Amino acid sequence: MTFNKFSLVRASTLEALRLHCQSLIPQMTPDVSKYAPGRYRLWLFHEALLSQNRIISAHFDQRLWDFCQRIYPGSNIALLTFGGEAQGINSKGTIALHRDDTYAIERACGVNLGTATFAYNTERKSSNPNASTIKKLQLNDGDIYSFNCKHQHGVVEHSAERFSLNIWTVRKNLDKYPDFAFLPNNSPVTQIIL
Ligand SMILES: O=C(O)CCC(=O)C(=O)O
Ligand SMILES: [Fe+2]
Repeated sequence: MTFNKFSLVRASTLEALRLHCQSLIPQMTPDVSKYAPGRYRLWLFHEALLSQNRIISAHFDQRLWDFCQRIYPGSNIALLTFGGEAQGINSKGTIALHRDDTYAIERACGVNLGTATFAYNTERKSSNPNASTIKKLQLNDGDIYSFNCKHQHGVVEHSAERFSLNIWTVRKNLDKYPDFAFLPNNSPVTQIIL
């Protein structure tokens, strides 16, 4: 599995999706990830509380849920991030090279609104930030892509007012990671993944 642009948001959907993402900016909060200082983001469907080894329910949005299911059937956790200045926030949308956490299976998908330069290490084991296997990929408005989130990846630069929607699937065999537990609640999403 490598980085693969496999689809494009339909032109007729693109502006509606951007408006919808803009409407969620007031619900965004500053990231706690050390890789993305200054980034505002909103967890969708579930939130991985990495420091507490827990996955809890998060903002549920039927429209984005349906959209994510079409892109990545079976996915159940997503992160909407913003880079730019809008509605009183100034958010840095870049993120340093990293691997996504244990809770997620390898396949991740992304939707890019705006433009960005995505860095992706085609070599899984490599952790050298200067490795020749780190490819710089241009993301265009509406690009939909998949990649192996256990390979180092990051966002080097982006246009003003860029959104990214990252979509993951929580591992089924979380018993391999005994510290992880779903908090009981009645959200339909949690029922699906339980
Ligand atoms: O902004 C992006 O496109 C990538 C974000 C990312 O890799 C992450 O939040 O884990
Ligand atoms: Fe990531």
